[in-house]
Amino acid sequence: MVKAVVLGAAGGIGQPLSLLLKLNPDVTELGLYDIVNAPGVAADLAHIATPAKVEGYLKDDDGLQKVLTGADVVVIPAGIPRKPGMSRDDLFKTNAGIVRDLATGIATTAPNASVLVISNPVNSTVPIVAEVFKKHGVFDPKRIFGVTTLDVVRASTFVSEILGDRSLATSIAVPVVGGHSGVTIVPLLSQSSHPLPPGFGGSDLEALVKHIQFGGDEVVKAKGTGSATLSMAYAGAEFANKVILALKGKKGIVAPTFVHLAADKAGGEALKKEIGTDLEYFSAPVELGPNGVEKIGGIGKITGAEKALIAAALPDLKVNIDKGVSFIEAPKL
Ligand SMILES: NC(=O)C1=CN([C@@H]2O[C@H](COP(=O)(O)OP(=O)(O)OC[C@H]3O[C@@H](n4cnc5c(N)ncnc54)[C@H](O)[C@@H]3O)[C@@H](O)[C@H]2O)C=CC1
Ligand SMILES: O=C([O-])CC(=O)C(=O)O
Repeated sequence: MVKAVVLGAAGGIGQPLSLLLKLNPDVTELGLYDIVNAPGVAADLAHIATPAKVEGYLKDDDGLQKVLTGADVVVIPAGIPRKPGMSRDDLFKTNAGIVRDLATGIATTAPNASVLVISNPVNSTVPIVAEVFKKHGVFDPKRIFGVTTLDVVRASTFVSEILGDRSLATSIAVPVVGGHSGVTIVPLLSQSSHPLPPGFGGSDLEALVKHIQFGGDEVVKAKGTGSATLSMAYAGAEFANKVILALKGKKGIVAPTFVHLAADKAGGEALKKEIGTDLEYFSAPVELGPNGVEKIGGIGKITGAEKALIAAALPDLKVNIDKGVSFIEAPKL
């Protein structure tokens, strides 16, 4: 029995993500919540012939509490998206409060759920969730995840294009580490499961790195009114489905995700040493288990250029993380 909940379920990401979760036969209950339209989306999805029972709630009548009761996995795509000219950090002033309030609901009603944060800026909203949980005395770093899967999906897609075979896209794995905005997105292309063609380097490699780092901006520019929704729903469902499989006991599932490095003390400390930082959060390949984060993997062998990309990511990451932490100002534990 798995209850999955989507907070922000009526939005551009929320609706297709809820559809994809409804298609997962392991999901037995699907709870949808939004400040608008969630009951309608739920009524629509409820007619699909898959096991999940679907319910939708609004803010009135304790909707948040109702939807979160019994939740195993909570995915949060609530909040405003970027428009052209905005950075992800520009979303902070609106989305920080939204994520804080939703995290408060989770901390009080479903403190043992795994929380998957999609709302931007992820580098700040994940620390916000963690600080809210600390404030309520229910913080477990193993269960709070920043969803960075879209960066991994983009890397696989773009590498398949360079290899001239899109059919490889689903099997290509490229670790993407760091965070989820601009230069904090660090693809480790030298570790691609399918190596780039011999001689691929220089400005071609730099352009590929930028394509992955700023893929989100490309979509924002092309849409003009919002950001990636369909590819994000795909990526969000892919990550949520992995978390659910691991909850159900499947072993050996590894996915890059933005986590608090105390989620695996030994792995987290080793990673900090490897990248030369005292940051508390980083996106790294994480092994998932029934309790959430099982093991935080290291970076491994990378090129000098990739080392430079990680070094360039650290200052921005620190600013983003500190901003999220100080928004809540939890008492020091
Ligand atoms: N992590 C990632 O890789 C990505 C993250 N995003 C982020 O996801 C977020 C959502 O994007 P879209 O779905 O395109 O936006 P959207 O505006 O289409 O949908 C957001 C939904 O959140 C709802 N909402 C607002 N306040 C709420 C609250 N307090 N409680 C519950 N629901 C609330 C809105 O009513 C709306 O239905 C944005 O912050 C965006 O930047 C987008 C793409 C990729
Ligand atoms: O670019 C944005 O604002 C949305 C996002 O995070 C992405 O598409 O990676």
